[in-house]
Amino acid sequence: MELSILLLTLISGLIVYIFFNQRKKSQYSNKGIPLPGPKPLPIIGNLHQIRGVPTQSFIDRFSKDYGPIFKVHYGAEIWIVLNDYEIVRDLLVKRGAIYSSRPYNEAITRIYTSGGKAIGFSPYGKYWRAMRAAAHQALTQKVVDNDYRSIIHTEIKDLMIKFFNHSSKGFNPTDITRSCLIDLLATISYGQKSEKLSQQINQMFVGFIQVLTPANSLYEMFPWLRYIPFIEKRLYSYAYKAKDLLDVMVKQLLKDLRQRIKENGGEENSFAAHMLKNMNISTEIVSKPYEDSLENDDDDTKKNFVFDEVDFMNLNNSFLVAGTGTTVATLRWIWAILVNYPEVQRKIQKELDECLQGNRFPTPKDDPNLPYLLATIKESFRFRPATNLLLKHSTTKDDIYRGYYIPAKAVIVASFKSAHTSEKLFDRPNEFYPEHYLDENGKLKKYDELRDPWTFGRGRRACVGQHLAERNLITVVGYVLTLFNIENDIDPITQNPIKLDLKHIEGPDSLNKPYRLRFIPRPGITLEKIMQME
Ligand code: HEM
Repeated sequence: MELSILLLTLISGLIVYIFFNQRKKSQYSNKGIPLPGPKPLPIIGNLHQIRGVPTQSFIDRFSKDYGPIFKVHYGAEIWIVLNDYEIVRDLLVKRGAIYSSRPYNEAITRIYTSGGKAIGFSPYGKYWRAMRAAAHQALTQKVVDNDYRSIIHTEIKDLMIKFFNHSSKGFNPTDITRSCLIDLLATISYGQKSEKLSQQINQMFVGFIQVLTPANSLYEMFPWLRYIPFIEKRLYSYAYKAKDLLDVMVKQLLKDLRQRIKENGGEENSFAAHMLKNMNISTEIVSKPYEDSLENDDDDTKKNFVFDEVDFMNLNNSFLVAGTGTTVATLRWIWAILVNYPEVQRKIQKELDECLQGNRFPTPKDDPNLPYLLATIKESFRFRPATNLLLKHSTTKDDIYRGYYIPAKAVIVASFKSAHTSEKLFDRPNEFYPEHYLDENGKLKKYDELRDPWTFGRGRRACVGQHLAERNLITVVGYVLTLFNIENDIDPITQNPIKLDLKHIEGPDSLNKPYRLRFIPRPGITLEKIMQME
């Protein structure tokens, strides 16, 4: 970039900063007290202290100085960090009408989701409600356990065969587990799976993760960049590329789906087929999430919601995007926990053997007889969640909380670690102890708003795929422990077990760390037997 342009942008940035800062000060003086937080520098805010992606350790460090609710400036963007479960509940649940939007982000909102046309990234309002209602219908406990049961069984049984084929030595189950979940979720959402589609989805994920990376939020951090001519296409080339990949894939999927429905007369049970058969999907772009959100939500006579093709495919796609990485990360933790707690494996196996007599796989109907398995999964969510942070929320209007002024359009970063590690809520917060979720008769405890895992979020934006996610996890863990004992890999030189350290399997770079396990078939388990088991 030429020096003159650089200088001009820095000076205009400084002017914009001073202007906004003045305005904010006058707002603060009328409303509540400003939130505590580190003093921001001009233009960069607290970026020099945050250094990249916000992590739980950064949040804990700042909480020590500024308390459980504080403010940081991510460049020009104001982030309000909630690091206490009562505060998270007060704001996300009790004041859900104000705290349930998503922040606008150039790469995600404008480019990748064509203006927020995707359930996970749309602003709170009429558009999001329509998407949420459609997604909810496809993901109730009943639909998951009836309509998707055979898809889940087929894909996870297939995964078991792959585990069996690797059972002679230690291996990293992450990639084949991800492929299994992609096939499972692609069959549920789009009604098809194939090796080619799986490759496309993997590429799509790579693009999506890049779009999601907070470090790429350049326009939000430095809004004055918008005024530099010709820079946008270069700054956001990765987002346009990711969107192109997505478009090619979903257009083909939609074409295939229409063809199949024409050919088989609508027998298909996928979510996409169900939507296409029951809804009028416009080929013109009709919905506009931001404008729809401003409409009066209660006045349904004003405009009945019409889905267009982008809404339709983005909704289907969000199941894959939201359901794959989260479930794979959770399973990585579950295997690591189980290999460190062999006595938990034995207890689950005892329960499974009594229930199944060793000749079939568990089904959803077996849940009441498998409380220890179910409690183990809940406890894994509590003890080692895939992440401690929810997707970013945003406020729809100004608010005062505990005397503090919280502005509209602030980014809300909510951590739920404080709930999971609370001595008030749990007998042994720092231990893996499935009994946290069992009553005195060994039955699964009823839902408890504070103690149940917060991993799926709370309030209006909480995970809509929770039933499917839990069913997938119960099925994978139930099938694995019916067939295998999970053991550490063995060092070929010393012949000693290579322990998986439960402190170091977390964080975004965890996938690069060595992670190997052995899935040893239990007595009497052969490939033929697995093939026959239903
Ligand atoms: C272990 C697996 C999963 C975990 C830990 C998980 C967790 C989460 C979390 C933390 C959120 C954000 C909540 C918030 O912002 O307050 C979320 C949102 C979402 N999840 Fe999941 N999820 C999982 C699996 C799934 C699956 C299988 C699906 C669908 C098939 C799914 C669909 C969604 C969608 C669509 C949203 C956006 C909801 C909205 O903005 O209204 N998730 N999930």
